Amino acid sequence: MSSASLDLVYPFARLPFAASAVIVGVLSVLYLAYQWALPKPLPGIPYNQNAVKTILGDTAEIQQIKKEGGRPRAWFNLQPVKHNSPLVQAFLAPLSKPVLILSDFRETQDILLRRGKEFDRGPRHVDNFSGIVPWHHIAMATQDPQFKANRELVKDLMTPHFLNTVSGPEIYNNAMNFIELWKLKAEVAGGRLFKAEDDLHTMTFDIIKVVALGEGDNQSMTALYTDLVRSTAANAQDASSAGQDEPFVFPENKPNAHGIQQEAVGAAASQPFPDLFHKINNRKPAMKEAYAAKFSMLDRQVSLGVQRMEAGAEVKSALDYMMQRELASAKKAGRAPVFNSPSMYDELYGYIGAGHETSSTSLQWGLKHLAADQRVQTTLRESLRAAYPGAVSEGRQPTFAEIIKTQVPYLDAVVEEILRVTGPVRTLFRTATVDTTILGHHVPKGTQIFLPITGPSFTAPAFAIEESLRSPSSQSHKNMRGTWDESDAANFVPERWLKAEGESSTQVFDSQAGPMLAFSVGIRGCFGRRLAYLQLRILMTLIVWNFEFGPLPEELNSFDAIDTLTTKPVKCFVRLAEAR
Ligand code: HEM
Repeated sequence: MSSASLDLVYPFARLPFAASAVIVGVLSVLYLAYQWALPKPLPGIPYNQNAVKTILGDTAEIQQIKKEGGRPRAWFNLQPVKHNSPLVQAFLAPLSKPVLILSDFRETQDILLRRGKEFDRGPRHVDNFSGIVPWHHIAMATQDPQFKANRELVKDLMTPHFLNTVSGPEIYNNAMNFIELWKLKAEVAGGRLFKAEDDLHTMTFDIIKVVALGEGDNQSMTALYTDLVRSTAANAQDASSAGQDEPFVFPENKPNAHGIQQEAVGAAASQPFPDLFHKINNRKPAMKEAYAAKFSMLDRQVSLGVQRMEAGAEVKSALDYMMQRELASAKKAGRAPVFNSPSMYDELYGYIGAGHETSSTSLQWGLKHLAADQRVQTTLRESLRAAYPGAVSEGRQPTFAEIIKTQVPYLDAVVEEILRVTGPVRTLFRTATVDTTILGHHVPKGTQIFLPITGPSFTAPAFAIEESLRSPSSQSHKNMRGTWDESDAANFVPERWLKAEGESSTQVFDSQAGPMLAFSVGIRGCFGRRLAYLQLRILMTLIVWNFEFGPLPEELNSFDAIDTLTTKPVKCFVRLAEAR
């Protein structure tokens, strides 16, 4: 062998023995460290083979999706389909344990509802929220004693009394402001379509803010914006100057200062280290401004609340009720009440944040479904007309009192179907708090579990699962909900939620007709579920009562989604005509 080829084959051959030994030693340690740092799959659970060849695991692929403008959250929900398995694993951060993705209605419901001792909110989920609202109960594990204390503070806000006397009337009043805005827009746009997202977003913000904080110095942003549209209407472009499929452009409404914090929670969700993300993001000037806006709004509103309380005014906002709760707790504990505590602030702020975007997004999806499915829209309007004969004969709107006491099964079915097919939240998160088992696989304590609530067993046929692999509690609660023909589970069919009442031909709404977890279930299920339903019922009633939603051109009718805090439509346009 020539001296040159000897160098090539044995690069250390010419080095002194000790130096070679050190280099070989260092390389071996590096190699072992690299091997140690590679993702370690849990036995028997499918995963992407390429992910275990790099310490980045699946993050490289997820970052690439982000770079290309795709949806990392959709990636998680697609993995079970890709591996044709209800349980898969993924590797989301260097040196971290695998996370599991479970795509099965029955096991998911079982974990949420009956396995609370084994699964809780985990650090990743807590970190998503605690960077923004660390003192809101959404950012706390169930075992955290502060969780109980915070829930005590907000205890009254979903009672029938609060919903019917505070939330409901405000939803109704704000809906009427909104109807006025859209009647004006329908007239100015003359049958052309226009962008709906910002109007829905503003109206739902008006609602949740006034319910949370009371009238104080709150102004309806929708009413202010209506004045702007009216004042510019005379100079607006002539609607007939362009084709009917050309969107009509109205003046922009001012975005509220708080949206950026909701977006930050959404952005953290797909970061390898949400906690670190928030630490860096919170230093940005725009975030600092948003925090300043939050504190100045809450300082002012809490001091107005204290003034109201001292003046013996009627208790009529979430803030007022929470102050009464704090007063009672302080009295019981023999201490002075604290109305500007971090819990009071973050519970109020989180109530506004959680209640705002979820409602706005659900409405946007709802109006898209109605435009795309004219049959459903017409059936819904006919059902409403039949339910409120007095309003029809007197040519008026159904009143709030009528809406809350009248059952309209088709309306409930439409709302349920919107949330089933296009809910604003598509994945839930839990962490194993003990060593346990899912579908026969060992799951070590600390493992995070992602629980998609669309896809197989929800909006696509379920994976076949041997009954003996299910948890004992799942096996003993086999038929808790009905089933339907899985081959059309992806389609928007409100009728699947209706059933005949006894022997009669009367149709009633059956909330247990089939698999659906849009609000989740169990102790950590959606706190605002009742408010959300009330809101959707009132708003859908009044909107569909007043407007027909014309069909949209193909390119604006797509159901493509983007992820912010919620999963919302990329495009939401409407073509309005006054309903006859
Ligand atoms: C259509 C509207 C809504 C949908 C689909 C929805 C859905 C959800 C979902 C899926 C969760 C996660 C539950 C879990 O992890 O198990 C959640 C949690 C939560 N939601 Fe909603 N939500 C809606 C509206 C609201 C409203 C109006 C409020 C309050 C004003 C609200 C407040 C909350 C809170 C505070 C939590 C955290 C509960 C906890 O950590 O214990 N939501 N919601």
